[in-house]
Amino acid sequence: MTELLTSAQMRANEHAAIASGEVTGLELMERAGRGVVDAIFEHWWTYRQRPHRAVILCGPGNNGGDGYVVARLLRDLNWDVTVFALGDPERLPPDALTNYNRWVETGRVAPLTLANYDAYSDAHGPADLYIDALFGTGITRPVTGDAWEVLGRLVGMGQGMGVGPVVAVDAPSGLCMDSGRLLGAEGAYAWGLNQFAALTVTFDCPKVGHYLADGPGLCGRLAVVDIGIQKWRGQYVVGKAAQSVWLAEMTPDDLGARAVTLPVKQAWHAHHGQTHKYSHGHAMVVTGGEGHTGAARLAARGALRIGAGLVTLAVPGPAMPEVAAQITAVMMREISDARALDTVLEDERLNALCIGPGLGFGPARADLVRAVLQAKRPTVLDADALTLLAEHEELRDLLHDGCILTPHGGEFARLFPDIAAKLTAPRLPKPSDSQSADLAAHNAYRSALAAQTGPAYSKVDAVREAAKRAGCTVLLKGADTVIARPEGAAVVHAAVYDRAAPWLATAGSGDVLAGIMTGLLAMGQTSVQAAAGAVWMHTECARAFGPGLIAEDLPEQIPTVVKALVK
Ligand SMILES: NC(=O)C1=CN([C@@H]2O[C@H](COP(=O)(O)OP(=O)(O)OC[C@H]3O[C@@H](n4cnc5c(N)ncnc54)[C@H](O)[C@@H]3O)[C@@H](O)[C@H]2O)[C@@H](O)CC1
Ligand SMILES: [K+]
Repeated sequence: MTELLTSAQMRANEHAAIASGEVTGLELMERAGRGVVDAIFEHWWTYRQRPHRAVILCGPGNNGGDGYVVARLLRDLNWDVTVFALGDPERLPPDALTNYNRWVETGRVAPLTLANYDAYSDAHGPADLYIDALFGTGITRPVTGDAWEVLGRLVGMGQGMGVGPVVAVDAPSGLCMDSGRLLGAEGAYAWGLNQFAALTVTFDCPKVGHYLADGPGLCGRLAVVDIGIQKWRGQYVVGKAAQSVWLAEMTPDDLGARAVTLPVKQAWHAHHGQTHKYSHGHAMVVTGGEGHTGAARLAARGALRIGAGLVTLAVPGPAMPEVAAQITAVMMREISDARALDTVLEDERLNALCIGPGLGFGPARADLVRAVLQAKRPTVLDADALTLLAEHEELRDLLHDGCILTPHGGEFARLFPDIAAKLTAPRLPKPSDSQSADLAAHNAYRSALAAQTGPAYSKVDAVREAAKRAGCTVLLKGADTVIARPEGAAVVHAAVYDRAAPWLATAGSGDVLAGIMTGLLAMGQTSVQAAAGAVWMHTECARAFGPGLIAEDLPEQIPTVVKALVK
C-alpha cells in the first residue's frame, strides 16, 4: 500500500535526507522543479513540441523555490515566462533564494499584486500555462489578500479555448495537505473547488490532503514525482503505526497495494486450497421484518460472493416466506426474538455477524443488536443498527474490539455529534452580509482568518477520535472513505481521480459493502483488512460494471474482479 504522508512527516523525511549529507536541499529542489516540468510534458505533449507562454506565481518559501526552478527550465526551452513573486524575494529561504538569483540573472520578477496580475492579463491575454508555486507543505494559515484574489482569477482556467490550465506545485496553494480542506472560506477560489488545477505534481509520496475532502477537486489530477528520498522515509518512527495513514488502492502492477489486496487474495486462495465449507467461515446477517428483508439479502449475497463458506440470514417468522422465495445458496434461520438469536449464536461456527441493513427500529430491534454484541464475534454494524447505537448508550457500552461501525456522514453525526461538528465547522464561519458590508467587521474577520494557524481538523482525525471512543474499528463512508483503529492506524480509500465511480451511490450499495466486509471477517481477516479490502472491492465492482449499476450487480462482479486480482 502507498503511505500517505502529512506535511510534518514529509518535512521530517526531507530533513533526514539532507542531514545524511548524501543530498542537498538545492539538489532536491532541482529534482522537484524538473519533475514538475517532466510531468507537464507528459500530460500535454503539445507543450513539448514548441515553446509556449507561462505565468508562474512564486511564494515566499521553498514551494516558490520550486517555481523559480520551473521558470528557469521552461525558459531554457525558449518559453516566454512571466514570474510574479509574493513577498520580498530577498527574504526567501537559502535554496529558494539561490534559485531566485539564478532566475533573475536573465528573467524578470514582478511583485504579486492583483493590479500587476490584471495589467499583465489585459496586455497579453490568457497564458498557455499557469503554475501555482505559492505555498506547499509550509502553509500554516489561510491565504489572504492579493495572493488569494489572484488564485481566484485562476479558477476556471484551462476551460476555454486558448486559455491554459493551472498546474499546482505540490498542492493547490491554501490546501491543507493534512486534511484536504482549503484554508479560507470565501471568495472565487474557495468556490471553484472543482475548477482549479488540471494537474498537481507532488514529491516523493502523495499526502493525506490530496485524497480527502476538497483535495481531489482542487488538485485535478495527481502526479507523484520521485525525488530520490525514499530511503529516508519513516525516520519519524516514534509511534509510527499510530501516525501512519495508508491508501487503500490497487492496480494490477501496483505491488504497493498488496497489503490491502492480500487479504482478498489469501482468502481466495485459501478458499480454493481447502475443501470444507466451514473452513471458509460462516457469516450470519440479521434481516428486518416482512417487506424489509432486501437489504440484508443483498448483504448476504455480498458475503457469499466474496467467499464466505456459508451465509445464513436470521429472519423473523413472518418474513420467512418472503426470504425463502428469493434465496438459493444463502440459508435462513428463524429468529423471532433476541432470545432465539442468543440460542443460535451459541454455535461457535457462526464466526462473523452483520446487523443493520433494513433492520428497523424500536426496542425489539435494539434487543437484537444487544444479542449480536454480546456474542462478541467479529461484527459489522451498519445502517439502522448505527441509529440504534446512537439512541442507546447501553448498546454503545457493549461495543468490542471486533466490531466495525460503517456510518455514512449522517449516521456518523448521530453517533459522534461533537466530532462531526468539528469536522464540518468552517475554521471560521463565513461573515454575515451585514459583517461583510461593515468595513471594520470585515477587517476583523480578515485578521481572525489570517491568525488561524496549524493544519485543519481532518476526516482522519475525526475517524481516529471516533474509533478511540467506540473502542473498535470505524469506517466513515464517502468518496473519501476513512477507516481507523482505536490505536490510530488509518486507511484512506479514495474513489477519486482514476477510480471515481459516482454511479456507486445507488440504493442498496452500502448493504453490499457491509456484506462483503462480513464475508471477509468470516474468512478470517482482521477488521482493518476486511474494511479496507471490502471498500476497495466494492469500488472495483462498480468500476467493472460501469454506469447503470444497481446494487444487485455488485456481488455479481466480484468473480471478475477477483480473477483479475489473482492472475
Ligand atoms: N519536503 C521536501 O522534501 C521538499 C520540498 N520542496 C518544496 O518545498 C515546499 C515546502 O517549503 P516551505 O516549508 O518553505 O513552505 P512553503 O513554501 O509552502 O511556504 C512557507 C512560507 O510561507 C509562509 N506562509 C505560510 N502560510 C502563509 C499564508 N497563509 N500567507 C502568507 N505566508 C504564508 C511561511 O511563513 C513561509 O515563509 C514543498 O511544498 C515543496 O514544494 C521541494 O523543493 C523539494 C523537496
Ligand atoms: K502550490
